[in-house]
Amino acid sequence: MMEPGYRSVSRRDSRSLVGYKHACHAMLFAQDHGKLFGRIPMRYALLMQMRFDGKIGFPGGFVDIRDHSLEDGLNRELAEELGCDQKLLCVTESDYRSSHATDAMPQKVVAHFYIKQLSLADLHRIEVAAVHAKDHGREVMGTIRVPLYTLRDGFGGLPAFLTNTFIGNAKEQLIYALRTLKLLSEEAIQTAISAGQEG
Ligand SMILES: O=c1[nH]cnc2c1ncn2[C@@H]1O[C@H](COP(=O)(O)OP(=O)(O)O)[C@@H](O)[C@H]1O
Repeated sequence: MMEPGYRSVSRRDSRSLVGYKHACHAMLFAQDHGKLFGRIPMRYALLMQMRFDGKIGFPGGFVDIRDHSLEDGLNRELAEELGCDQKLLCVTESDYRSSHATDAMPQKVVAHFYIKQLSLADLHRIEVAAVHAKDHGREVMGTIRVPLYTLRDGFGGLPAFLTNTFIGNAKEQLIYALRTLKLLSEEAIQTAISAGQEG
């Protein structure tokens, strides 16, 4: 599933697209063996953020590919938004997952997506550092964890989360990650998507 207007491009081909700006965003996650209310498995802690515009997205931003590699640019953006040093978090080419181009206004953009798994302790250190980051309370209103369970009412949890407004193709990137990394079963993903549409 991909938002209309976004087409998959290879990392290599995206460099020769004329008139496109490049943006890189990263999904950071960790295994979480904790249980909500002592009974609902948390499964994973997966970070997104509430942006200045009230939309939800992943940390990252625009990268000038004339001056930097995609990963250097992304690490710079992550440092600004998450306030952590590269000893704690350094995204590399091996974390790269996908690129999607859009001609939707106001500008032509290629959105590159990265996924990195960390220990829960390091993920928590990143959350704590984010409160002290340069962008906190300005461009980033807060780092959030995505609820990956569905509550007994069939709507609370991931279905409700998916009804938020997401920036660009961030929602599709999230679902793609849940699916390809098998963080949730296909059935659980489908149920959450349809329950969210009905809720
Ligand atoms: O999580 C995301 N996934 C995919 N695209 C995103 C995400 N967040 C922002 N974008 C898109 O990436 C571009 C850069 O936005 P962003 O606000 O992150 O950059 P900036 O902080 O450098 O201004 C915009 O076109 C925006 O729509």
